[in-house]
Amino acid sequence: MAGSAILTADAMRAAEQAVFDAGVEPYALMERAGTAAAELIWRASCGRDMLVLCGPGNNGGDGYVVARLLAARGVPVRVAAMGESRTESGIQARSLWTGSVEALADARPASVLVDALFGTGLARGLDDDVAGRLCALAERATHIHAIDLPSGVATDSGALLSPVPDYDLCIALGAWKPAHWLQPAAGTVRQAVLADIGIACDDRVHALMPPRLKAPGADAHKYRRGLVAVVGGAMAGAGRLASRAAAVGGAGYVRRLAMEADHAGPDAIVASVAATPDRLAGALDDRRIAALLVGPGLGRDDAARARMGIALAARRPLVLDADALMLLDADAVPPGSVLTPHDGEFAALFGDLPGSKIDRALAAARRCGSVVVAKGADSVIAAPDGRAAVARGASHWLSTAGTGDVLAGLVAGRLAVTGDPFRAACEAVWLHGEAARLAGAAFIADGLIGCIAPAIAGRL
Ligand SMILES: NC(=O)C1=CN([C@@H]2O[C@H](COP(=O)(O)OP(=O)(O)OC[C@H]3O[C@@H](n4cnc5c(N)ncnc54)[C@H](O)[C@@H]3O)[C@@H](O)[C@H]2O)[C@@H](O)CC1
Ligand SMILES: Nc1ncnc2c1ncn2[C@@H]1O[C@H](COP(=O)(O)OP(=O)(O)O)[C@@H](O)[C@H]1O
Ligand SMILES: [K+]
Repeated sequence: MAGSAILTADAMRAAEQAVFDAGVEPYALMERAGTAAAELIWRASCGRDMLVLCGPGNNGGDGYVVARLLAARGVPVRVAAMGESRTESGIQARSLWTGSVEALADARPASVLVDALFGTGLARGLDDDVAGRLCALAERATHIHAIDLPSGVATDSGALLSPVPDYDLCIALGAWKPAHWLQPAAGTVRQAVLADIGIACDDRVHALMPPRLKAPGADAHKYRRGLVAVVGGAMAGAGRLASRAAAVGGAGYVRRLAMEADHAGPDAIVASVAATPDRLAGALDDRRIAALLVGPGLGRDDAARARMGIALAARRPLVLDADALMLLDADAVPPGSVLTPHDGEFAALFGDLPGSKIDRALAAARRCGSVVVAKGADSVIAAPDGRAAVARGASHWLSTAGTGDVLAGLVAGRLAVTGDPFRAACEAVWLHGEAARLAGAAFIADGLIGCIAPAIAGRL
């Protein structure tokens, strides 16, 4: 996972301190950061006239380095500052900038705007006049770049603390921060790029990377590839979507245990009626079941509760979604399961937890000893051992009914194949996002399933 670590502001400061302790001068690190950022901005802005906004801290220091290096390449650069530099490295960077420094309030617009006002040191929202000036200058620019972070976003939670313009490029320095991945901050940036400045990072929390998948081997047969059972309920369509996703997602065999007979395909999925508790318990008494999905279309009445109880008692590897998450108590989740809540289901199950979405997902995973996939426009996959992967950039066309059932089926399919809940959830979330990308615009959940196979093919 090299290069994909996501660090909070405190963790970033500790990682930087380790570099200083190893003998690197603080200003040398700022030069590295500024050099990396200048190179990326140079490539993106083709020598157009540029205004660099510099804040009072080290983010502003990076801005002075960028301005100096790009001016040396012949770019017409101006600098506007928000007061004096207050850090040693920032003061040094400013002293090496030989051009003039305008006051932010008087700064004239330019084609390229570089925001080096605040980074990980932002303590509160920008004052109204500063935020207003930033947004007004951004409106007049054709290219808007953020050094490390858009000024005004909370590094650790991704909240917007003051009005934030839309950026074309954000250059993350040294490591990703949660705000690069979590909404709403992630939504203010069209492209985020990581600049390596030689910082070693703990990557227990990391960006979700494309998985490496394997085609079935010569010794594969349907049960060895994995048997998925899907407990159907009152709304049969949800179970059908999940079953199809599990099948194309890699399971060798999918069995759908429906409440009543229906002959909706595909024929490759074995549908049987298991409406009574005895029939369901009997169908689930099969050690070959490598993943058991409960929740999509289950219902929330007594019958649904009874079916869920039978599924839990089967002691097979569980994927719990939708209604199952509304019926269950967090303390009753069998450890080792995978849970796929959206925000509402998450709140119903775990209450109002503090911290960022990453913190909340990790706390929930720890509490129930299971992998938790906290879904949304950003999705966090958290494991009870403290690992978490964060996905961003999924198509917003996914906000349509049934795509969660598809994800739950995919998780079950990958769990049957891999036997590893965290890995299965990561693979499923990535494939789901990739299938949505391939599906393009205006798809519905049925069409999304058709794009899972090409998404898999791209990772073999
Ligand atoms: N530590 C280092 O040597 C390095 C840091 N780097 C850069 O340094 C940044 C972090 O630097 P800092 O910790 O100095 O933090 P910032 O530059 O983000 O800002 C901190 C300063 O702004 C003040 N401040 C915070 N919120 C404010 C607000 N809303 N209005 C007015 N003032 C406010 C703080 O009191 C502090 O003086 C990173 O984002 C990155 O850009 C890079 O240069 C790499 C090396
Ligand atoms: N705006 C969005 N951008 C990207 N992905 C989204 C967005 N809204 C929802 N999703 C994804 O779509 C799926 C919706 O799941 P869910 O809310 O359970 O829907 P349903 O219950 O109708 O199947 C989740 O995987 C979620 O991460
Ligand atoms: K910034």
